[in-house]
Amino acid sequence: MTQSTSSRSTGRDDAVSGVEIVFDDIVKTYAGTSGPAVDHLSLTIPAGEIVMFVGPSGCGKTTSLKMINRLHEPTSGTITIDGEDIRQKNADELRRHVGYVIQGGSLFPHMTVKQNIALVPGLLGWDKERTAKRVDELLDLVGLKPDRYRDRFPRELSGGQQQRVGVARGLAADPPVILMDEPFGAVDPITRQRLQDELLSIQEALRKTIVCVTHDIDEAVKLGDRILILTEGAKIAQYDTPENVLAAPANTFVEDFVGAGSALKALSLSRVAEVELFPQTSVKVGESVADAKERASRAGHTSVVVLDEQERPIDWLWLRALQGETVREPDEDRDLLTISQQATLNDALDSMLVSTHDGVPVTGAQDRYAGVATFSAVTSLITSKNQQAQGSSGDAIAQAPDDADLEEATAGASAGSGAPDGEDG
Ligand SMILES: Nc1ncnc2c1ncn2[C@@H]1O[C@H](COP(=O)(O)OP(=O)(O)OP(=O)(O)O)[C@@H](O)[C@H]1O
Repeated sequence: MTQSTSSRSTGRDDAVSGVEIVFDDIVKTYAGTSGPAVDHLSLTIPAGEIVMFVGPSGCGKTTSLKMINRLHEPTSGTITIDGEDIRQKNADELRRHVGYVIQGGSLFPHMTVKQNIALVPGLLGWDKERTAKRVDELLDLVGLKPDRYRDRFPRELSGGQQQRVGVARGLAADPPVILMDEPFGAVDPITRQRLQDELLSIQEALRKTIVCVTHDIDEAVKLGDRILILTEGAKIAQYDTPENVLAAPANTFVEDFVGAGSALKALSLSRVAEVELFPQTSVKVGESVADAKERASRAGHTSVVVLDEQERPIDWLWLRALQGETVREPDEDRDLLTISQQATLNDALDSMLVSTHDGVPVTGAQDRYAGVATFSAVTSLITSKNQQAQGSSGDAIAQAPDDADLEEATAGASAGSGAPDGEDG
C-alpha cells in the first residue's frame, strides 16, 4: 500500500477533525454466495483525508463502505475507527458518530428540511435552540438560504437542493467520519460540479475523514486525496494519490480503468486557483447605479459583477442593464453560474460553455468574489501545462491534453481574448 503524502493535505494537520480508519484483513461473505464479496482487505484511511473508492460494478465498494458503520458486519477481520474496534460500540451509537450521505439525499418526505437535518442532533439529545442554530448554520454552509428553505418539504426542492440537504444532514452532529455512497450521482453535471466544489470547501475548513464511493473516475480524481481502485473481491489494484494514479498506473487494469485515452484527465488535477483572474468591476447590492457605472467605465469595463452583503457574486450585468437608482438583487429564479477556486480546469471549461459572458466569476473563501476566470486565461494555462508536460518526458505527458481534445472540450465557446466583456452582447 502506498503511503505517499497527499498534495492537498500537506501542512494542514493542525486543523484535522477527522480520525483514522483501519481495515485489518477484512473478509465479507454474504450468506448463500460462493465467494467473498470482500476478500482480505487491509487498508488505512488517514485522518482528515478524502478517500475515493472506485472499481467495476460488484467489486465490493459499497460492502466495504457499509462495514464502517456496521450496516454490514465483516465475516472476519477488524475495523478500527480512531484506534477503537467498532464492534466494541453499539451499532446505533456508532452510526450517530459517523455521517452517512447517499444518492439523492434520501430525505424523509414527510419531514421538513429542518426536521430532516435535525434527526441525529435530536437522537443525541441536543436542545431546541442548539439544534435550530446548527440547522441554519448547515443550510448556509451548503449554499441554501435558511429563511427560504428550512420549512420546505423535500418535494418542494430540486434534486440538487435535496442532495445539499442530504450533505447537511450527514454533517449535522459534526461527526469525525463521513461515509458517502454515490452522493452526487443523481444530479445534472453543473449541479454535481457545484456540490463537489462545496464539499471541497467544507472539507478545507473541517478536515473530516471522508470515505466516498463513486463510479466516476473524474470525480475520484477531483475530490480524492487518495483513490482506492478495487478489483473483484475488493482486491486493491492501486491505492495512491490522484497524481500518482494518473501518472503511474500500477498495472494494465488501472490503466484501462482510468482510461488512457482520456487525455483531458490531467485537467482534473489543475485547479481554477492557478488561473490568473481578471479584476472585473464588482458592485454591491444597494450601491448607487450612477457610481457603479462610473467606476466600471473608468476601468474600461462594459459589465459588472453584482455582489450581496457577504460579497458573494449573485449577478453579472451589462452596464446598459443596470437601471434605476440603486443596484438591485436579481430575480429569485435567476441563478448566476460561478465556480470556486477549488474547481478543476475541466469544470471551468464546462461552465464557460453555458456562460453568456466570456468567462465565469470565481469565488474564494466563504464564497466571496475573487475575480473572473476568462476563457483565454483558462485556455492559455492549459496550453502552458501542455507545453510543460511535453517538455518533461515520462512524466504526465500521456495525460496532457492534445489539440484535438481541447477542441472537443471547448467547441461552442467563444474564443475571446483579454477582458471577458470585450464584446457587448
Ligand atoms: N445483501 C447481499 N446479499 C448477497 N450478495 C450481495 C449483497 N450485497 C452485495 N452482494 C454481492 O456482493 C458483491 C459486492 O457488491 P457491492 O454492492 O459491494 O459492490 P459495488 O462495488 O458497490 O457495486 P456497484 O458499483 O454495482 O454498486 C456483488 O457480487 C454483489 O452481488
